[in-house]
Amino acid sequence: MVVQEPGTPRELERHLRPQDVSTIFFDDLCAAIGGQRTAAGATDNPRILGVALNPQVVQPGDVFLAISGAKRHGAEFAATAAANGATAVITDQAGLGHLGEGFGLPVASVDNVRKIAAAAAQRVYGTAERSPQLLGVTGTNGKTTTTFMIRSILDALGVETGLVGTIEMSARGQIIPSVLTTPESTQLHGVLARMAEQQVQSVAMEVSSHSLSYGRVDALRFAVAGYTNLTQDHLDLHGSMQEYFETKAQLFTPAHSQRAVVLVDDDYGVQLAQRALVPTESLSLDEANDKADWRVIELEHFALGHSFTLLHRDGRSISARTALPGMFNVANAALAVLMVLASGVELDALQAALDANDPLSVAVPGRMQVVGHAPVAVVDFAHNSDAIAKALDSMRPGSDGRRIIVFGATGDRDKTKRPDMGAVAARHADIVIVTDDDPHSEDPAPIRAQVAAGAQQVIDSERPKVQLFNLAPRAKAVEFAVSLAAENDAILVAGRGHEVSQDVAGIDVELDDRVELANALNLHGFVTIH
Ligand SMILES: CC(=O)N[C@H]1[C@@H](OP(=O)(O)OP(=O)(O)OC[C@H]2O[C@@H](n3ccc(=O)[nH]c3=O)[C@H](O)[C@@H]2O)O[C@H](CO)[C@@H](O)[C@@H]1O[C@H](C)C(=O)N[C@@H](C)C(=O)N[C@H](CCC(=O)O)C(=O)O
Ligand SMILES: Nc1ncnc2c1ncn2[C@@H]1O[C@H](COP(=O)(O)OP(=O)(O)OP(=O)(O)O)[C@@H](O)[C@H]1O
Repeated sequence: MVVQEPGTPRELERHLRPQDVSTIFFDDLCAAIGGQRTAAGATDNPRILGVALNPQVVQPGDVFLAISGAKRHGAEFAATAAANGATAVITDQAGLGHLGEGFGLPVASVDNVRKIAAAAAQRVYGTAERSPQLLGVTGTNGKTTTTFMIRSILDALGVETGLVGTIEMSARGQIIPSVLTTPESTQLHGVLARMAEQQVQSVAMEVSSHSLSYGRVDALRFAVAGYTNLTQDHLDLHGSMQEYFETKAQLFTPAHSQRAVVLVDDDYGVQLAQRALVPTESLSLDEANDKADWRVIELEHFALGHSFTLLHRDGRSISARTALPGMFNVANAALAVLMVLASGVELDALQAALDANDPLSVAVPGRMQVVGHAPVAVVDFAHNSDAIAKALDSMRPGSDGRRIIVFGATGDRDKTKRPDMGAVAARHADIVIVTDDDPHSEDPAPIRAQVAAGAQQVIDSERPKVQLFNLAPRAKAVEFAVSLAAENDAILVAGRGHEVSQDVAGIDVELDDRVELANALNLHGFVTIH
């Protein structure tokens, strides 16, 4: 597998561009997206080779889309875009004010730059004519895991695959580091055109709620959209759960998808399946749910995970297994299987690939990643209440063993979830060690205090035996957890998963939970898995 070395954002951007770009001139692009040339800029009509929203990643020949952001206006940085080789700018009224009279590049204006970004990129990169088939997964938790499973099944079927998500992007095994879960629309259209050039046939993609809010997946149509679940997160962006749900529901409309598979084990899933405007199959893990099209039956433990059968109300069935721990990974695996089936793969071929290759046992970095067995020591990405509860429940200590959790909450993000995360940890663990996650620009001590307060409330009212600690830095908290552990205990280090650095006041501090946990286990004489 070729791994693309991380570089500057501008160097990385080159890997998100196709080799061949159709010939389009600025005036034609403006006509296509409803842009008005303005007298403020130069009058020439350059050929456009690429599209960028971020001035720092502009490549020579790009049109720079200067958006009005929540904090700044992109047009404030037009000089950077020009220095990087932009040949034209599209912006809005406010942006024209920033550019001023006599700006040296051709300029066009539109009402809302974000709203035309995807259409402009589609036009320049030709993705209406060339794009792999897209399978998109949305939901609060499980997107990364489910997309890894989809890619793994498709690989087992001999399909040339791509992936777009939090951990990485990939095209036929070549990995491109990813910055966002779902990239900007300009980058998405670029990388999909590149994947098409590389003969990628199908792409499994995570569709975050941010991406739907910001129009990042506009001008894309998923062959299959999948829904995992909806629980509290990202209320800093969406304001309320209903708004969060409405944002996710956009994916299940004909503008964005052709058909869908929806897990109906939460109320939002039930609502979504009822109101989806595309042909939708529902899926439930509840064997008794006779309203669901597909149900999980014959569930049995297999290694750390489960084997199970998917049964359709019409009698069709598929048997599958995943070694990944937890019932939530049965949900992810079942969704992945049904999304691949809905994409047009024959059931017999799918069953043969599942039987021969065990694709649903694919390792997903930092997702329930087992670092030691005695004590059970796991690094996981759970960073909201539902995921913490489910991850803790899936941990199996030995008899009389305790569940120990080390986790924190991020700064600058949904503050309302902090006490809930603490409360859930105190309900599902025996020892709770609150530490730092990414503080970003916030002082970490008050964040820890807010999480710990939620845990303390549960201890006072429901679970007096739970031990609570507030300890930083994170590496010390991990070591402390191991120092408390016996061989029959289970330690969960949650929240950071695959991440290898912590953002502390804008500085990346090197930190990998998997390394810290392994070091601590070794230090205390326990065996680790290599
Ligand atoms: C909250 C959020 O999503 N913000 C996005 C939003 O930022 P914004 O509206 O605040 O923009 P801004 O910072 O005011 O900047 C406006 C313009 O000026 C430019 N600028 C701004 C400042 C500067 O110093 N230099 C500069 O060039 C920016 O590139 C941009 O073009 O628009 C920007 C441009 O489109 C995005 O880059 C930015 O994503 C930021 C980087 C981000 O971290 N987003 C995260 C939260 C996100 O999207 N996460 C989801 C997954 C969430 C999850 O499931 O956990 C994802 O899909 O990755
Ligand atoms: N189906 C699920 N239901 C609830 N929790 C889950 C599910 N799948 C995974 N999790 C938990 O959520 C964490 C994140 O999983 P994953 O990375 O697959 O989801 P995600 O939706 O991509 O998350 P994010 O958007 O935050 O990157 C896992 O580490 C696990 O603890």
